[in-house]
Amino acid sequence: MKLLEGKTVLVTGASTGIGRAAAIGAAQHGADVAINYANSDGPAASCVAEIEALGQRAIAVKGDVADPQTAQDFVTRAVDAFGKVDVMVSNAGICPFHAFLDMPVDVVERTFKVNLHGAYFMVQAAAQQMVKQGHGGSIVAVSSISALVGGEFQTHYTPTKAGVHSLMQSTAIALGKHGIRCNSVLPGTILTEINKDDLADVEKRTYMERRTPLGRLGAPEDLAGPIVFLASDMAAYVTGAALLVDGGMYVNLQ
Ligand SMILES: NC(=O)C1=CN([C@@H]2O[C@H](COP(=O)(O)OP(=O)(O)OC[C@H]3O[C@@H](n4cnc5c(N)ncnc54)[C@H](O)[C@@H]3O)[C@@H](O)[C@H]2O)C=CC1
Ligand SMILES: C[C@H](O)[C@@H]1OC(=O)[C@H](O)[C@@H]1O
Repeated sequence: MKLLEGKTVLVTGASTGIGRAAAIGAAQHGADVAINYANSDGPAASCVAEIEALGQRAIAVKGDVADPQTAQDFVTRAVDAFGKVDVMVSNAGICPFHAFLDMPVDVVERTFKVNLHGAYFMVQAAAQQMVKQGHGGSIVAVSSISALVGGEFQTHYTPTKAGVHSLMQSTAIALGKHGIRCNSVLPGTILTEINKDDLADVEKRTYMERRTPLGRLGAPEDLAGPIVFLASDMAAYVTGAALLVDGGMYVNLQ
């Protein structure tokens, strides 16, 4: 069964990792997909090609989510291409691991701007378009298990993920009257570019694996199903929710 037939899905930071898996997953479920990406054109072009090979339409729009204008441009380009916006997956993020006591100001500000301001303006731009269309919609934000727990080298990062989680709770209230649902996914440790260097530390990686009841770290594709579900009408009565997708890591204290 295709859960997103006829829908237009927008995904930020979608040329790699979880965003890419979400974009491909949406296309596998019948959606046309607009992807936002930040840097190199090659991975974005290959994501578009992969979606087109599935028989769906796709566009890639370059832009830094930290700039509020990027959100307006992304939505405008998607509407020009596909006529509407049904789903926004706000996924783009960075996690430059760094100790707390000597954390550079620019690293803090950049992390806040990309992860939290970026999500805020993307969600707002998508919601403005959905309200104009008048037939509701679904917003899924990629928060993190780190919204609920801390990280020694993530003091600038975990507050942004708590912020994204909180944003979905407040927008669920603000947008419910328009039939727009807002939910977050909270991934555990997923093997992507964002943590490649961090998990090169074998001791740390082994600890994270042992902490995961399902016995392995996640793959980006592990997020595709939960995101597609929350985006779809299968989740028609789900809003303001946060779905842990962590192999059980969060509940595994002892
Ligand atoms: N990998 C993990 O263990 C976890 C990741 N997450 C979150 O998942 C999201 C995706 O990350 P991953 O797929 O893991 O890593 P990733 O590095 O593969 O993906 C992040 C994407 O965001 C894009 N991006 C970064 N800054 C951007 C900007 N200013 N404008 C537009 N795009 C930008 C990157 O180019 C990249 O494609 C992030 O928000 C991250 O915080 C959450 C929990 C766990
Ligand atoms: C990038 C980290 O490995 C990853 O990001 C998160 O949000 C998770 O909690 C992991 O720490």
